Amino acid sequence: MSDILEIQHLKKSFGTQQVLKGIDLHVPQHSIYGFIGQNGAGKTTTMKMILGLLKSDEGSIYVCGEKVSFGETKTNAYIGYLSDVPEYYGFMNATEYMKLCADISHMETSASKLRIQELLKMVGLDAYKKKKLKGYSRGMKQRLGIAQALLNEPKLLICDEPTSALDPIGRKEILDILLQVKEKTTIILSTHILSDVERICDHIAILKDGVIALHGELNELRQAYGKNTFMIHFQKTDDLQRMYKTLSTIHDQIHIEENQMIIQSDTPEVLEKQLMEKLLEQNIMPLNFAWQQPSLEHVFMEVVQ
Ligand SMILES: Nc1ncnc2c1ncn2[C@@H]1O[C@H](COP(=O)(O)OP(=O)(O)OP(=O)(O)O)[C@@H](O)[C@H]1O
Repeated sequence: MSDILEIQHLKKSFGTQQVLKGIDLHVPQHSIYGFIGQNGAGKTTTMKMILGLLKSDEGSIYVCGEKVSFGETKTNAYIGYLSDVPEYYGFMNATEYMKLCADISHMETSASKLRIQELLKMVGLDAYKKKKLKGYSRGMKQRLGIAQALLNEPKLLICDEPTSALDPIGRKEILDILLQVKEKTTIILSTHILSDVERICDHIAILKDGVIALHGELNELRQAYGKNTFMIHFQKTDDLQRMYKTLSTIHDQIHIEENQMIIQSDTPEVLEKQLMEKLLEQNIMPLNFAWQQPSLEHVFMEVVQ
């Protein structure tokens, strides 16, 4: 089995608002899958249906090859879930909380004790395991959320906007932990923060107007969308200005970002030759001169606009 999660033609309306108009999704094993959409696109609605907490109008969902049924928790045995702002009993410490979760899921005591220790260490909370949870920062609460979600060794870890409430350091910590976890589980990262996706995801799907507007391997999508973009990084602003003066008479798709010039063309071979000629003519040695990998933001804007 290569797909951990398969969604087929999923539809959902709330009253007259059709949020999902028939989405299809295949999440391969051991991928970190970025599920991207603007606020209100329907990401949480999709996650709730994967967890069997919300009834779909049409379509099917399979987790590890088993069909998800609304109101049943059978397939949730394969899933760990992390919400954007996890809530805890503030009077407990991390070890007590993890033990409670292990007891609820009927884990054997000696096995759970070891696993709890391992997980708290993995998320960097070993030194704080006796501290009351009401004293935890948001980042610490999120790290504990990951440890708890991994307790039952899930095949699929669903993270619904896990970094949205965190500062840059907290975000980096969470993303680094998710990267570590990738060896053992498949991860869906539902988010609108493109830089997070760019940092850790290998596959993406963009949800837009109730359908999957784009999906696939991030590197392949970048290449497909970035074929005709060339970037020149200049040593001096003067060099950039001289080149701009020459090129702007023959190209209209030139963007300037600090000392960089980004040029798009429908005829890349011609552009490449022209650029080399002009640089030589002007006697300019650039710092860098290359076909550009477009950012995910670039891909996203092309799809969304
Ligand atoms: N129970 C509900 N009743 C009515 N409308 C709902 C319900 N749940 C969600 N919606 C609507 O469905 C749309 C999608 O909501 P959802 O929470 O799935 O979006 P999202 O992509 O997760 O957004 P965000 O990034 O803001 O969390 C929104 O317009 C929301 O108002």
